[in-house]
Amino acid sequence: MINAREFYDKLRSQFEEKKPFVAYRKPGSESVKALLQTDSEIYYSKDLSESGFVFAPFNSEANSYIIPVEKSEILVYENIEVDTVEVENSLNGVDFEYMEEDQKRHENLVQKGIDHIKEGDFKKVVLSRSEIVQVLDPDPIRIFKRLLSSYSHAMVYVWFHPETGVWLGATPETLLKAERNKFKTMALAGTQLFKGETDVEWETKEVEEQLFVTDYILKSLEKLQNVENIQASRPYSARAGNLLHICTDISGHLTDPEYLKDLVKALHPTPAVCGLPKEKALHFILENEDHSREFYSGYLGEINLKTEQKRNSNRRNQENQQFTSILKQTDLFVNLRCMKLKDGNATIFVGGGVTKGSNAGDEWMETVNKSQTMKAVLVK
Ligand SMILES: C=C(O[C@H]1C=CC=C(C(=O)O)[C@@H]1O)C(=O)O
Repeated sequence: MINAREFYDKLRSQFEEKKPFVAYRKPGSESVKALLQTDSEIYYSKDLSESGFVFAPFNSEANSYIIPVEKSEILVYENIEVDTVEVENSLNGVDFEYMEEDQKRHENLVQKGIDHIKEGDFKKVVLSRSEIVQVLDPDPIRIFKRLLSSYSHAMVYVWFHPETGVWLGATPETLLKAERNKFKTMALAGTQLFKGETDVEWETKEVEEQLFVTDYILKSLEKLQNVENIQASRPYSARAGNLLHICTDISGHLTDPEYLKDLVKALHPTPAVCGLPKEKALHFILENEDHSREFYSGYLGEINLKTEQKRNSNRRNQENQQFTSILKQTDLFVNLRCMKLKDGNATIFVGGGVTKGSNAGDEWMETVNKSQTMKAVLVK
């Protein structure tokens, strides 16, 4: 078994050799996994039939990168020890004066979105901005460790590829979890600050914004011929660091696990990151946001990763016998609460859903609050 020191040393030498790698901990897990690519080739995921860790941009037409399992050394650091750090809600250190221009620009963008919604062009659009922060200690491995100690319920990752640079994040949103023919996804939207309670009231604007996402996902799944037994939970409040969101868990069955790519195509991008109707909202985003989203609001995670599963036999006369079956697992997350590191700076990406009930000032504050997820691990 590999220990912490060996694990992080291996990541560091991989980074120094400029070879692709990813290290991540899935929500609630106690182990950190890494895929270290053994060669320097560039691999793309063409149809999600490959096996490995995929890193896909917001723009579905652009290249998705993959670190293939068969070209990787796989490390698992079990029972990780982290000093749990409570992330504070405080906005200490946020320089509002310096951000005045950013604020105006974002509020104008949101107001334009609201105006288009009122004119009937679309019902919802998710509008984002990027913010560049100077980083005192730009070491990706140390920042990754701080993310691990701060966000135990998120998918925490550090990704490096010579073609994309370094990305880090702690995302609360599952895009797709699939095993055999079963799958799960979620509709996550609506935001308020977490103040110690998950049992909170939600404004109509947030409820509606999240309902759009749930309805869209359910309708998209119903349209797919190879999906059956679709079920949705009641909406509940889910914590993500210093924030709360409304979440509906959605599950279903695929008639054949091979249809995974159709499922991802139907889901990405959901109205949690794009809008409704999808094409019109996407057009507005591409025309009006003043930055490229790159991998923010794309997706990342394990695709068709083979895992061993031990199950006890049920036969009475073979009580202690275990079956080992090989399972193919897919665990994809939407790339939110993330940043790109380059030349000692971090570019943080944040956005929020805009509907007819939105207020530009509130939307700005929401992005300020969301940016704290990454800032909290940069300032220490
Ligand atoms: C687009 C983002 O969040 C999405 C996920 C949860 C809540 C959201 C919201 O309240 O707007 C967004 O839909 C982001 O964090 O940049």
